[in-house]
Amino acid sequence: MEQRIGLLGCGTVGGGVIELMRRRKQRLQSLTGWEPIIARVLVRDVHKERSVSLAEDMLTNDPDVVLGDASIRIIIETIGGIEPARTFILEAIARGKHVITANKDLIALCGEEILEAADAAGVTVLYEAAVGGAIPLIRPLQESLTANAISDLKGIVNGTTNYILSKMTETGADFDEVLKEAQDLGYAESDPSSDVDGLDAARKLTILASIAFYTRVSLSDVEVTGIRKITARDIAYAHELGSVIKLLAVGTERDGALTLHVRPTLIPKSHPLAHVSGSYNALFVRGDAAGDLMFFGRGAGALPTASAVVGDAIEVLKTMRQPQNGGYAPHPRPHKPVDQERAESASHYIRLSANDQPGVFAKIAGVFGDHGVSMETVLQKRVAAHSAEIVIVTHDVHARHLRAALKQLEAHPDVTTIHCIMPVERSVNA
Ligand SMILES: NC(=O)C1=CN([C@@H]2O[C@H](COP(=O)(O)OP(=O)(O)OC[C@H]3O[C@@H](n4cnc5c(N)ncnc54)[C@H](OP(=O)(O)O)[C@@H]3O)[C@@H](O)[C@H]2O)C=CC1
Ligand SMILES: N[C@@H](CC=O)C(=O)O
Repeated sequence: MEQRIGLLGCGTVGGGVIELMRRRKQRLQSLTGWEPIIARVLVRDVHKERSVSLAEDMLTNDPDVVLGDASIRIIIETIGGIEPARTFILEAIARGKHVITANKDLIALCGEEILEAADAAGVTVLYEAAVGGAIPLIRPLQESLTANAISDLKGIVNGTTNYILSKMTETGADFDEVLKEAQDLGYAESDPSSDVDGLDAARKLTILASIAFYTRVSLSDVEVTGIRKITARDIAYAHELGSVIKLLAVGTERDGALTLHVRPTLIPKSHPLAHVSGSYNALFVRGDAAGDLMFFGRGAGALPTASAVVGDAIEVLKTMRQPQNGGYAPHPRPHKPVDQERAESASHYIRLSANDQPGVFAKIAGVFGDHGVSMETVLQKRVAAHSAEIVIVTHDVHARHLRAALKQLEAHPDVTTIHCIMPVERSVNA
């Protein structure tokens, strides 16, 4: 028997979904007992060239043609952003349709509203593709690992920035040129500043942390630093220090309080995350019963993302008579305070420029020493007639002490600029 599906959006992900559903037609039918058909496709521009062939009468730019079609019982949303995706999804739910979405912006910001509406309407909303592309993360966290108290999430959850940092490291390529490549490959968001400034990773961490720590995390709870300030120089110094730079998303729970941040981080080359390159993503999870787990796979791109979307479609088709919005929203959850100050001590990489005079390093070291910050490694280079660049890797230090030292250095007459500060990762999930 036919099951008609409405697809909202036919760009990178929507095109991948059509292609994969065509490839797996037989399997979808035998697995679910339904014959799923993409009946209508909503786009902005019906005349645009597509990566997949579509019958002319499938395409529309009128949302009512899709949402108002009572024979369509499943909506797959791949438009992205908050509006009009939110309105379309809420309308689909109100009309009793099940929804699958790849939209992390929307789930991170409006997940509660959407999943509560779905619960009230007795329909299912699934969003596996919203975090980690092809990697199964949402379902393992909300089903397979649910017996655990999870204390740590740590990983690379943005393909675009990982692609940029990997390419800059491997080929010395320029930031803008590599960003353009990531856009051409379909990895980047329509506004790539979401990727570059760490927001996309923060939205994903918001979703993961809400599920893993069994609470409600807001986007504003996550401290975010993007990769804009990372230059070829930092990458070269990282190399000299036996490390690479990765944009890490980190969530921890200690004594009932959460610490959540996204930051460029120095990682030793021997660390497993150092080898996660290009558009690949990886996530470490530590559970009290399961111990340490690592998830790894393609985090962006048409078919990797479609893999997760079509997996969700199969799940919906199999369970259409048993709504199951497990995990993120429907049940009241305990509030857990966010306390970024609880962060455990960490080692930091600092790159600054200073006047190149005898004794200047001793003065800088003195400021750090006054705040209890000791140094593990120091690189000092003369970069111009009277200017030196100093790279310091500190021993473990509490953020409060480091902040105080840096504040004093900012006002120091011999320090011209503090270019870059980032944490240094020691070992797996340390
Ligand atoms: N790209 C990736 O690797 C991944 C993306 N995602 C998420 O998937 C979603 C889609 O991303 P992606 O496929 O890359 O985006 P694209 O920009 O490639 O595609 C967006 C599609 O939505 C359509 N669209 C946009 N606005 C409207 C509107 N107002 N009304 C109707 N149609 C509209 C566009 O129409 P038209 O073609 O006519 O312009 C286009 O077909 C986003 O939420 C993204 O975050 C998740 C994981 C990975
Ligand atoms: N822009 C995102 C796409 C997948 O979520 C990324 O680069 O990871």
